[in-house]
Order: sequence, then structure tokens, then C-alpha cells
Amino acid sequence: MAKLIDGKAIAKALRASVTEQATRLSEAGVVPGLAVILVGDDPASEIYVRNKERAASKAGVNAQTIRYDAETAEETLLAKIAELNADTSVDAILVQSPVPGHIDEHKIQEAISPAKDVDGFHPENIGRLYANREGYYPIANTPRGIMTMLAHEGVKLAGKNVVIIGRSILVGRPMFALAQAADATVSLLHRYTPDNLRHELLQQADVVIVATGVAGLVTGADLKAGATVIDVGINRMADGSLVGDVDFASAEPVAGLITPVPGGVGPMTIATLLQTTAELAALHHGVTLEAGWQTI
Ligand SMILES: NC(=O)C1=CN([C@@H]2O[C@H](COP(=O)(O)OP(=O)(O)OC[C@H]3O[C@@H](n4cnc5c(N)ncnc54)[C@H](OP(=O)(O)O)[C@@H]3O)[C@@H](O)[C@H]2O)C=CC1
Ligand SMILES: Nc1nc(=O)c2c([nH]1)NC[C@@H]1CN(c3ccc(C(=O)N[C@@H](CCC(=O)O)C(=O)O)cc3)C=[N+]21
Ligand SMILES: [Mg+2]
Repeated sequence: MAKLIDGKAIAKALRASVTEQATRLSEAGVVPGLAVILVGDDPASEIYVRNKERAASKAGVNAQTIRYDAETAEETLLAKIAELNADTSVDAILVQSPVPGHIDEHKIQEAISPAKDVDGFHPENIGRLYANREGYYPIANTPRGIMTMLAHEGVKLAGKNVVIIGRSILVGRPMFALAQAADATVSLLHRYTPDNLRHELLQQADVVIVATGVAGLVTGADLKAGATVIDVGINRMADGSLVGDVDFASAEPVAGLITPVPGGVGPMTIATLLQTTAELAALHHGVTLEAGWQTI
């Protein structure tokens, strides 16, 4: 049976380190500020936003959630973003995705100051990541949290065969860039990857990262024995239960290491969001933090 990666426990330790950093910052008169914008009343987003608020206040991060109804005009959001860009008490800005269809998501992503772009969605930050630039810039928190998790478990990516399924700007694409920067050979699969090709690539994969929103897409029969399996998917079943994109029951006996859902990647995303917020605050206020958990 695979060893379970306890994302909840690793996230707890990471949040403790962020709390220490927030204490260090407060000694310098700085409170890390995070603004979350939520447009519409997507029930899943509501859960994440509530989790973020709770975790932020416990870690000493001042989080504010700004709610808009689903019909809100694009210019109203752009005006709020301009206001937050200029507000020195705000270090990090996150617009919860998805946004309603009448709003141009790319315009929103480019409106957020690259220095406050805690999701790493601004083309400037994406460009830095893809070019593997040195120096500090924000990187999407889910893939960054996965890198932290792998480092914590002693999983090295150099020379490994990594398969990522899903190519969103939130997860798959930045994960591709990070794994490649860590000297893995990386395949990025998506909707148009034929099933047989997906199966063949998975058979050879040392590390598998799945982020599609398709419950049960990857099964134990797809996996190489001993593979590390990272399940990003969050799927709410009819009975109210939460499952990932990996069929856990069949995958667990084959995998070497596997993340559960819930309790795997999700808590790491939130802890990493707080970590990035504290780092941006330190940068904006000229405070030097100890490297701590910063592996990337
Ligand atoms: N645990 C966490 O912290 C987080 C969890 N999530 C969850 O992860 C999942 C993915 O999120 P996100 O990346 O935002 O989703 P998106 O819907 O933006 O992207 C899904 C990706 O999966 C691909 N895909 C869809 N169906 C298939 C299929 N049958 N075979 C192969 N690839 C497929 C799509 O391909 P194509 O590009 O061709 O359309 C697309 O690239 C969701 O369940 C989401 O809730 C997301 C963020 C954080
Ligand atoms: N701009 C933006 N940035 C994001 O990072 C972003 C986003 N939009 N839109 C939605 C996705 C999804 N996401 C999750 C965060 C936490 C959990 C999480 O805490 N999960 C827990 C429990 C979840 C539950 O109980 O529902 C777990 O997996 O154990 C899940 C998913 C961030 N996202
Ligand atoms: Mg501040």
C-alpha cells in the first residue's frame, strides 16, 4: 500500500512558519494584507474563501473579502483593483476564479499590479516563471504548494519522468514550468490527449499530477508501481462527499506515495497563499525574512 502524504499536517507546519514570519513583520510595523475578490455566489468558491479567511486571521495575515454579485460590470472590478493596487495596506490581491462570462478574465489578470499578483497570473510573472528567471516573483500557489509538499516528502524531480494532466493557468501550466525547472522530463496532457496515449505515458511516469476536475480519470491500472501520485482535483459527489481526479481505491495499492482528497493539495494551496502574501509584504516594506520554508 502507498504511503499517504498528509497535506493537512504539512500545511499546518507551513502555516506555523508563516505565523512566525508575520510576527517578525509586525515587529517591523507591517501587517501582511490580502484582498480576495469574489464575484457571484459559486458555492465552492464560498467554501475556499471561508477557509482562506479563517487560516489568514490565525496566521496574522489581514485578509479582506470583497464580494460582488454576478452581474457586476467589468469596469467596477477594474476600478476596485486600481484602488487596491494603490492601497499600501494591501500586499496581495486575488480574484477568485472563475469569474462570470461577461468579464474578461485576462483584463482582470493584467490589471492587478505584478507586485501584488499573489496567484502569479500576470503575464509578467508567468513570463518570469517560464523563462526560469532568478529572483523573487509570485508563482501560482497550488503548484508551488505541491513543490513544497514533494520536497517535504523527499521526492526529487531531477531526472524523473513527470506526467501532468490538465493545462490551466491556475495549476497545470505553472506546474509544468516548475517541474521542468527542477530538471524533470515533463509531459503536459489535456482533453485532446487520446486515452491510449495517456495510459502509455502514465505507465512510465515516476510522478503523476492530476488537475482536471474529472473524478476517477486516473486509476491504479494506469500507474507504474511505486509512482508518486498528486491529486489536485476537487469533485463534489451527489452524496455530498468530496473526491479527487484519481480513483483512490484502485490507485493506493499501486502507488508509492499518494495524496488524499480532502486533506492533500487543498490545505497546501491555502497555506502557500499565506506564505506568498507574507513574502510580498516583506518585499513591499523592505523587511528581510528568513528563508524558512522557501524551497522555490
Ligand atoms: N486542491 C486545490 O488546491 C485546487 C483544486 N483545484 C481543482 O482541480 C481541478 C482542476 O482545476 P483547474 O485547473 O482550475 O480546471 P480547468 O477546468 O481550468 O482545467 C481543467 C484542465 O483539465 C483538462 N481536462 C478536462 N477533461 C479532461 C480529460 N478527460 N482528460 C484529460 N484532460 C482533461 C482540460 O483540458 P483542455 O485544456 O483541453 O480543456 C484543462 O486543461 C478542479 O477539480 C478544481 O476544483 C483547482 C485549484 C486548486
Ligand atoms: N484565483 C484563484 N486562485 C485559486 O487558488 C483558486 C481559485 N481562484 N479558484 C478555485 C480554486 C480551488 N482552490 C482551492 C483552495 C482550497 C481548497 C481546500 O481547502 N480544500 C480542502 C477542503 C475543501 C472542502 O472541504 O471543500 C481539502 O482538499 O482538503 C480547495 C481548492 C483554489 N482555487
Ligand atoms: Mg501592510
